[in-house]
Amino acid sequence: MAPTLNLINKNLYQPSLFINNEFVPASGEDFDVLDPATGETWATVASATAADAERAVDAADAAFHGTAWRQLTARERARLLLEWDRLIRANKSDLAQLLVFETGKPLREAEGEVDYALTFCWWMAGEAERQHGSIANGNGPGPAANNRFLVTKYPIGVVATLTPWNFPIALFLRKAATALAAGCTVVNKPSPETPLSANALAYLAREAGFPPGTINILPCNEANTPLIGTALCTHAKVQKVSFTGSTPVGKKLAAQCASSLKKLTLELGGNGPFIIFNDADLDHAVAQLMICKFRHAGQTCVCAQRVFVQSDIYDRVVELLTARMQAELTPGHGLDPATTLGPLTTPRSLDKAQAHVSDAVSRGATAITPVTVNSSLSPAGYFFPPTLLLNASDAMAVASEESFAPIVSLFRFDTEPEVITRANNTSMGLTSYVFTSNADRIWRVMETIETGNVGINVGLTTSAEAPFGGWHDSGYGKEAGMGYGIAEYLKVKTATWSVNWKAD
Ligand SMILES: O=CCCC(=O)O
Repeated sequence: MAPTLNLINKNLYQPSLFINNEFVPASGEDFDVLDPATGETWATVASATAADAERAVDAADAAFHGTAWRQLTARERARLLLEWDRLIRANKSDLAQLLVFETGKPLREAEGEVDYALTFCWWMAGEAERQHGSIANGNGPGPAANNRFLVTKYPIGVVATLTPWNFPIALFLRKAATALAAGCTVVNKPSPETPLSANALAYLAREAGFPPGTINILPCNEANTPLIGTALCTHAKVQKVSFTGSTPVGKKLAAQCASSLKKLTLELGGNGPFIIFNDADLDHAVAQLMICKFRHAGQTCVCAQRVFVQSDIYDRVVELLTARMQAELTPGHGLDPATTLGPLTTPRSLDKAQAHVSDAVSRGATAITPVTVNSSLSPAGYFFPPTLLLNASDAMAVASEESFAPIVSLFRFDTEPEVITRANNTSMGLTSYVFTSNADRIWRVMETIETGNVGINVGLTTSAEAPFGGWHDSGYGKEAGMGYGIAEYLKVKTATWSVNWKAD
């Protein structure tokens, strides 16, 4: 029998819109949310329309200009974030359960996502108080020497956050906690696959004491998604958009934001090279590859996509990887404690994964599946068998597009200059990984690889304390880190003051 949702705190299940601190009906039709492990409906949610987006922006704008929010000091905003953090922590098992039903990921990973998400609340509470401006002397000749420059920072205003289905809690908090720390207000549009976890967080935000209008959530179905995206990206009252998702959608949103010159942060796709040199600790490299590749069944933007292995260790890496996959991967429903690999979140991901394997095999790769998917699992679930593609080559689709699936594509290389050229032969530039014990090589690779993030002998790099963001077609702007993430939500004013030095 398919598992059913069983929350301890029933208030966390809120299948409507959240505007002005109220759960309110939507103007659009209801839509079903499916459990990716069974394909069955587990929730029905009201869909927002563009008219609802208007209401949410009005609420966020009124809150931004209203005294209840504006008169709070940075320390008071930090206290609210810490209270939100406390409540999320107290409701962690329920939130993790919602994530399992929304995304399909195993419960342990879902709990890990909530823990990861909380680091953003905590970190941004600290960041809130440390956004100081500066005072500088004029050094120029003549009157400029009399000048003093006062640089002050202000929250940018209403922020629209458009969040993806792969980490619905972590990436919502990475954006919202930062915006709120800066003093902005938020309108969030979650993905159609994952509307409930955002509403659960909004419920807890109200409990934490955030004033009405500071956080607003617009769950919506697939059909209304582009309409709401457009409504938010073209709205005169929205000052900033932060989006995590695909590069094609990111480019469309950037074009929509252009007419009103909105500030934009884009965390887009990747095509992560994962390079294993022959002097690396191979057991460690393969253990890290397992984490990097099979976290959420390969559905992360920071996933290893092209695994480059030096030719003389290729067979050994395949052997180690096969053994680990057999020992560590158990596909199943996320609520089953034995499960370590969930299904894909959407049926279209399943089609893409199959197309990638077929394309690679037709171009000479060998596909092996060391772990089979238990036939007792629901055939309607979106399970894809973890697959190794041996002898992958640069002409295959897996060399140029993210698979977003548990497919490990193993490419051979011979020399360092060759692998760097091949790793950089992509329009993407999100995250790369290098495994070697040679310190000089670490510097050379770190400085020449064209990605915004580099993992050095580690397969998981994202964290609240480090700035994260891509280069090239992987987007622009940074999230998290000291000063970097919050700067995206602040506007800077420079006052120039000419001091008259002649005393009376
Ligand atoms: O999928 C993109 C983000 C994943 C992460 O923050 O680790």
